[in-house]
Amino acid sequence: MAAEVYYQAIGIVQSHSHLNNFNRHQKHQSNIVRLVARDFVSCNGLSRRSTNRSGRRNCTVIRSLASQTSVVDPVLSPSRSNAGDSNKKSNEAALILIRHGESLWNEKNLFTGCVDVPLSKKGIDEAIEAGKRISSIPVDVIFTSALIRAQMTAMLAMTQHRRGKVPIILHNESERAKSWSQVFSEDTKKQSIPVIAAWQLNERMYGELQGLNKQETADRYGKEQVHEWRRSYDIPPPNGESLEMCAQRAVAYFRDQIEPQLLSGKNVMISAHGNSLRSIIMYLDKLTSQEVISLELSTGIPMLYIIKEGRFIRRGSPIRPSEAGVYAYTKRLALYKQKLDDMFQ
Ligand SMILES: O=C(O)[C@@H](CO)OP(=O)(O)O
Repeated sequence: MAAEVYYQAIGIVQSHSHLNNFNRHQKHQSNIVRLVARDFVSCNGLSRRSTNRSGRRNCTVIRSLASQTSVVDPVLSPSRSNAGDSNKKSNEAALILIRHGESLWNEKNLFTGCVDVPLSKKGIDEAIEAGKRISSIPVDVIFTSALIRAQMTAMLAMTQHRRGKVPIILHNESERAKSWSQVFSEDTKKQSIPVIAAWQLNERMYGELQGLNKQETADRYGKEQVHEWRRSYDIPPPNGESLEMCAQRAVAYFRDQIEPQLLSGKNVMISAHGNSLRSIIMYLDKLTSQEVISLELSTGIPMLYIIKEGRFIRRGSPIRPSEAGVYAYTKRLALYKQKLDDMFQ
């Protein structure tokens, strides 16, 4: 089975044995069973507004000035972060990986790499659809590449999230940017999701192929040569990055900045690119340099991992927001969805 198909197919697997185990060991057994049963017959609204409380303005300003933060920056202070719905002591977390929706250059079949091209109309629709699929999965912090197609995808997807928190891009590139983007309400911060943009998650740099048509390049240099440039692990395109080189920065960033968030119980979404995500998946799934050759990621398809006791467990791609199996993976996922269902019934 092609890797792409395999990665999507495993998301559909409804794990009854998993659910049974889960039910045996949880206190909220009857609630969970009810939740699952209800999920089979209902598909609740996908986007709801959250309530936003105001008040206590004076105290808030003083606390914010003292804390000197913009939105909560979990990278700087993961253990003190209060931005999300996470229980700080948890050793479980969810990780959503999403390759950006189709870009205007994907549509034209051009090598894109680090050229900063926006989404096509189809890509916008894909991002919204992806958002629906993950609309009941908790997200405490979002990492995107520095490229607009990944950022558009993350933002469009989050418009569909049932929790209704507002994703806010952190600007820490200069003291002024940091200071000018401060938020002076603790309540507002709690209703926000920090979005961290990192160049290390960018698409691999495609060198002198950037802007060339993929088909014409194959006609000119031969199919095998172009396939080697596009999918081999360690052969770079002319003056560009191989997957191995891309992995050196993307996986290092994941290990240094993202993994600590997950291990502290934060639920993370990463919106990035075909090759930066292939390198991260290679790391998570311990794929060999041979196995990664056949790993293809579709645009706009979210993939779910669960982090449990320091281990990454691939859970495929949620198909619908109400897909019961997804919420049986961990107690936290089930309770989170139940809370949303209760809030919006
Ligand atoms: O053009 C690119 O930047 C990438 C991803 O779209 O192409 P490829 O599929 O060759 O890795």
